[in-house]
Amino acid sequence: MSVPGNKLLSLSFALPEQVAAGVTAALQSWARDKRVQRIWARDPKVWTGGREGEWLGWLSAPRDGLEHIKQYEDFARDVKAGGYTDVLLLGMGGSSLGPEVLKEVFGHVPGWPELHVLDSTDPEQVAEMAAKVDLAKTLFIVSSKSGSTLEPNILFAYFWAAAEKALGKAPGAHFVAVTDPNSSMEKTAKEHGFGHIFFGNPQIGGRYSVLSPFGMVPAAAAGYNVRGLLENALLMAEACTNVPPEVNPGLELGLALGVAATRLDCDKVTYVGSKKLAAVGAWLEQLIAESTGKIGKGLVPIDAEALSGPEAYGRDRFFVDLRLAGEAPNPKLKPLEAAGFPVVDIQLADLLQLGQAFFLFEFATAVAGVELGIDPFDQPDVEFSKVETRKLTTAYGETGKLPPEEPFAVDGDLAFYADPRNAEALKKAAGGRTDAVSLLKAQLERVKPGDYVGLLAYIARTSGHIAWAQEVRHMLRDGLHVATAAEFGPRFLHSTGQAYKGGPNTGVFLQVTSDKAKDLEIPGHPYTFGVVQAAQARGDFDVLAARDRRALRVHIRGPLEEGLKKLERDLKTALKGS
Ligand SMILES: O=P(O)(O)OC[C@H]1O[C@H](O)[C@H](O)[C@@H](O)[C@@H]1O
Repeated sequence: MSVPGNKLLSLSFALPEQVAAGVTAALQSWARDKRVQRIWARDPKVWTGGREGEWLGWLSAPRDGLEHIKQYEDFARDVKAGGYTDVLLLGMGGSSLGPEVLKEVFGHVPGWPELHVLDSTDPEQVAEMAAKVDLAKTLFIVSSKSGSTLEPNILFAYFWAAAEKALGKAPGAHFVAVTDPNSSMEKTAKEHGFGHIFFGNPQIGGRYSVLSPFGMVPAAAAGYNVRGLLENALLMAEACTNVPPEVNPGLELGLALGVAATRLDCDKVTYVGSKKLAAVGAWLEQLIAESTGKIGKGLVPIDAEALSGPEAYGRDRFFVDLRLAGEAPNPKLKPLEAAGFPVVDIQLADLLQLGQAFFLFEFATAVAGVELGIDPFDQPDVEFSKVETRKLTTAYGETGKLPPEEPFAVDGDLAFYADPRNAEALKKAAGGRTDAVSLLKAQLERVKPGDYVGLLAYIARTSGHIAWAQEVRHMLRDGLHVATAAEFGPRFLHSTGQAYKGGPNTGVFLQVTSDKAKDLEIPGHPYTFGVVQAAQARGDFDVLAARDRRALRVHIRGPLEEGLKKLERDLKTALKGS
């Protein structure tokens, strides 16, 4: 089933001497050990000899998808005939970030419903989405491989009730489930009479699922060209199969990433997308972080950081540019190349070649995993966070409140929390002072060259808050000369959260939480969205602390916007003094 007429995306490398030599040597050993053939033969010994062979269903996802293209085409026809104005996808991590990229890249197709993605428990963000769509004319896609993830389940409970109210009847026909066979979500969908149930392949992990029904069902509903995406993905899959190693694009990219990280500690994979392809970064970071960030090793993806001159960066950066052919490359890349940073330039001939890019990055990540010596298909630290969160929501269900906690310092509307180890270290470094500037300065002074700073904000991901987080992260990058991540909780827990906890211990974290001006009830559950989000932040912090990470939590009491402004001002002052 090859694809006549289509051509491959263009991939070019500018690698420093040491990386280029390492890649050449690695290509020879890959050829000698026939590792590419063994990947396709699903041999787990290419990696750690663990359970990797059970997680390679993504290799055949493009072909499987094309074999079942009729199911997508029939579904698309049904959706169109249903007269929906909106499609709202409820899911997390791999189940939401693939669809989100597709939405951002392909937009709203005239004559089709508009696709929206909700991957938050923030009450303001949930309420905003409920107000944005026409609930009576929305098709809801509840998307969860396992079926047991907390967020899609409570979002389902909320939107089921909202749709029932808007329609004045059981809204089952307006709901679609995408889930793995025999999951609790399948049961829920059957009990509630969902209009459609699509099954995923249990041999594909969430982060590798975009070319399976988890990406293609929402794509079909929004009127996107599913066949074109899959044909392109298949073309790339074939290019990563039986070809000499030196012309295998996925192998080359994966080796460049793996060699740079293992030999030069050049492990901050910095995504530089053109405006049209900027959203791919959020999908790529979940793929890279969850796959590689574990047992103290891994690549740390850096998304949406504006490019700067070489002087802004440490030697730990690896730049990956993705753009459409015809779009000029970012002018800041040339000086970085000249300064000896590894730079990969990927050009898509058209937007449908995004299908190729998905597969290319998947294959490359699996290859980088071999070089790093890890199992790219497990996510031990995500599970740990889920367990910690569940303990807190269970406690809430039993007692009506979250277990009490005390800040170790309070400065006006900013309250500071940490585990005893972090709190002691910070108080000591602040010379006993407990004002915000001194504590923030103490936290920032823990940052060393080669580290990264993670701003982890458990607030609504609105454009205003994104702008705030971007402002703060760039200020930190320029002041500290390290990589920065600006993430929203709980979304990142299902993505980069794995690497922050399980990857290299080079992250310095500032978690931001806030009182919620308005909370939202969840029908059928004892807790609210605000309680869930608070429990998630605490569960996240507990695991960061258990993993010996340098972490500080700032809780904003009172009005959020004012608190964010004060925090930004205090960070600025702290930076000047550090
Ligand atoms: O699709 P679900 O089973 O709901 O999982 C959603 C997400 O949950 C976890 O965080 C996994 O680590 C992710 O890889 C996954 O995409």
